[in-house]
Amino acid sequence: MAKAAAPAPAAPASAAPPRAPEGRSRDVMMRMWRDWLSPHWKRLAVNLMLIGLVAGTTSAYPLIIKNALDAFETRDVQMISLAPWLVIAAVTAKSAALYAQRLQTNKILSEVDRNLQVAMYGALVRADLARLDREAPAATASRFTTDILVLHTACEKLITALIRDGLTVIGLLGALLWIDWELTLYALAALPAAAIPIGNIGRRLRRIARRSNEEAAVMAGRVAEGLGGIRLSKTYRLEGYLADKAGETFDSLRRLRVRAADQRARIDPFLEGLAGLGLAVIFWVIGTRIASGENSIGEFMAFVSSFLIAGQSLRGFGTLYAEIQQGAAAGERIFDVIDATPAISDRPGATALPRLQGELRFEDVSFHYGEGVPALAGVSLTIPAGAKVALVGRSGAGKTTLMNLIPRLYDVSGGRVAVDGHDVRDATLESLRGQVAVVGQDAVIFDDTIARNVGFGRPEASREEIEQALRDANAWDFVSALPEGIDTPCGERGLRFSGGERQRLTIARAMLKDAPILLLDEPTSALDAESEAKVRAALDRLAEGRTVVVIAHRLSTIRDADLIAAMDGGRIVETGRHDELLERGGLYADLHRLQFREGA
Ligand SMILES: Nc1ncnc2c1ncn2[C@@H]1O[C@H](COP(=O)(O)OP(=O)(O)OP(=O)(O)O)[C@@H](O)[C@H]1O
Repeated sequence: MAKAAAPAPAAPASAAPPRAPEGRSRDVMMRMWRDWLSPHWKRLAVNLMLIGLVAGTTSAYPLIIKNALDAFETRDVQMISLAPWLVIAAVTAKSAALYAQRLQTNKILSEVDRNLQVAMYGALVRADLARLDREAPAATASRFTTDILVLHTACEKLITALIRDGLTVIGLLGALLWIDWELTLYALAALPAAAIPIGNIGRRLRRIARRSNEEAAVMAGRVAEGLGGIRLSKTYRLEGYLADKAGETFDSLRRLRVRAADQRARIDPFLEGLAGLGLAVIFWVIGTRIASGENSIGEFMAFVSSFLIAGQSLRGFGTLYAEIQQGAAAGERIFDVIDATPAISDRPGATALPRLQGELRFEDVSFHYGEGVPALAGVSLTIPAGAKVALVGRSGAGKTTLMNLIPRLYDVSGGRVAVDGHDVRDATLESLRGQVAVVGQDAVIFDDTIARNVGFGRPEASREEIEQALRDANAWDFVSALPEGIDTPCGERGLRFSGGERQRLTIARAMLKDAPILLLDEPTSALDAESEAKVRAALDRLAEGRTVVVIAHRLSTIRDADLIAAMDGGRIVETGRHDELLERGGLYADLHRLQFREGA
C-alpha cells in the first residue's frame, strides 16, 4: 500500500468544501472585487481614466459627423477643412488609450491570477487528506488553468466592457438626448423589456458553465490517469478502453459547450432585433420630420450614427452578462478551494510536545472514512518507547489507516491515540509531525537537487550533515559518483534514479530528521535482492534507538520484531512475537504458511 503515510503535511476528516449557493454570481464577483481587485485600486483608477478617454473619443465621432455634414450644407470652408484633423485626433487618442488600457488591465489581472493561484495552492497543500481524496489531482489542477482563465476573461470584460461600454452608452445617450430627446425616448422604449430574457439566459449559462468546468476537471483527470498508466495500458492493450473512457468526457464537454453556445447565440439576434425596431422608429419619425422640413439631414445622420454605436455597446452588455455568469461559476470553484479550512489543525491551547521517548498507545480506536463500514473498530495497542512493532494482515485490513492516525493525517472517529501519554489531538501539529519520520513504498522525491530533497528532513542541516545522512543511508556510493554530487538534480519524481536509490535518498532524509518515531510502509518489497540488502541495512541503522511501526508485506523481514499485531477487518485479532504467533496457529500462522508456500 503506497497510500500509506506519505510525507504530506496535511490531514483530516470531514466536510465537503463549502459551495456558494446557486444564483449568487453577484456575491462571487463582489468578493472578487473586495478581496482580489480592490488592492489594485490605484492602477484601476488610471485604467478608468483611459477607459473614459476611449468612451469620450467614441462619443465624439457622431458630433464630428454632425458638424461636418452641417458644414457641407452651409459650405462652411473652415469647418470642412478642420473635420479630417478632428477625426485623426479622435482616432489617435482612442487608439493610444485602447492600447494602454488593454495592457494595463491584463497586467493587473495577471497579478490577480497569480495571487489566486498562490492562495489556492497554499490551501491545497494544507488541506485535509479527506478533501484531497475526493478529487483526482489533475482535476484539481484544472482549477489552476481553466477556471482561472474563465475568471480572468470575465474580469477583463467586466473592467473593460462594462465601464467602457457603460461610459460610451452614457455619452451617446447624452448626445442623443441633446440632439432630440423625444425621439430618443421613442427609440429606446423597448429596452427595459430586454432585461428579463437576458437575465434568464445568463442564469442558464451559469449552470452550464459550472457543469462544463467540472466536466473539464474530470477530463483532465482521465487524460492524466490514462497517460500515467500508459506502460501498463499498452501491455494490457487498453488503448481502446482508455480512448472510450476519455471520449465520454470529451463528448459531454462538447454537448455542454454547444448548449452554452446555443444560449449565447440567442443574445445577439435578440438585441439586434431590438436595435432594428428602434431604427425603424427613428426612420419613421425623422423621415416625416425631414419631409416637412423640420429636421436637417445632418441631424438625421448624427442621430442614426449615435444610435447605431450605442446599440453596439448595448449589445456588448448582453454578452457581458453571459460572460460574468461563466466567470462567477469559475470563481466559485476557485473559492471552494481557498475556503476549505482543514479540519485537522491545532486545537485552541494545543501544546508543543517535548522531545518524545516514543511510546505509542491506541485506546479503543475506531475510524471510518465516510459513511459505511468502519476501517478500524475497537483497536487497542500499546507500543513501548524504542520497540519495533509490525502490523500484518490481508489487504484492506486497516494497517495503513492505523498508521496514518499517528501523525494525524486523519483523526480518530472514536477513542484516542497518545504519544508518551499525550493525546495527539492536544499537541501542535508541528511538534507532533516534527517527531515522526515516514518511509513508504513510494519514494517521494521532488524535482530538485539531492541536497534539497534530503535536506527536507531538517532544513537547517549543513552540507556535511546531509552527506553524513547519505552515508548512513548507504546512498553515498552512488551520490558521490555523480559529477555534481549532492547538487545533482533528481528530475521529475526522481525518475533518473533507480527504485533502490530513491529509497535510500528517502532513508537519508529520515536519518537527517532524526525523529523518535519511525513509520515504515515496508519499503523493500519492490526491490531486487542486492538493492534490498542495501536498503535493509540502511533501514536497520535508521531504526536504531527509535520506536518503529512497520507495515510488513514480507513476513520474513519481521522475525525480530518486538511485537507483531495481526489485523483483520479493522481489528487487531492477535498480538505476540513471531514464534508465539506461529505456535498459536491463528491468522499470522495462516499468512505465514501462505507466503512460505508462495516462496517455495
Ligand atoms: N481514502 C480512503 N477512502 C475511503 N476508504 C478507504 C480509504 N483508504 C482506505 N480505505 C478503506 O479502508 C479499509 C482499510 O484500508 P487500509 O488502506 O488501511 O488497509 P491496509 O491494511 O493498509 O491494506 P493494504 O495492505 O492493501 O494497503 C479498506 O476497506 C479500504 O478500502
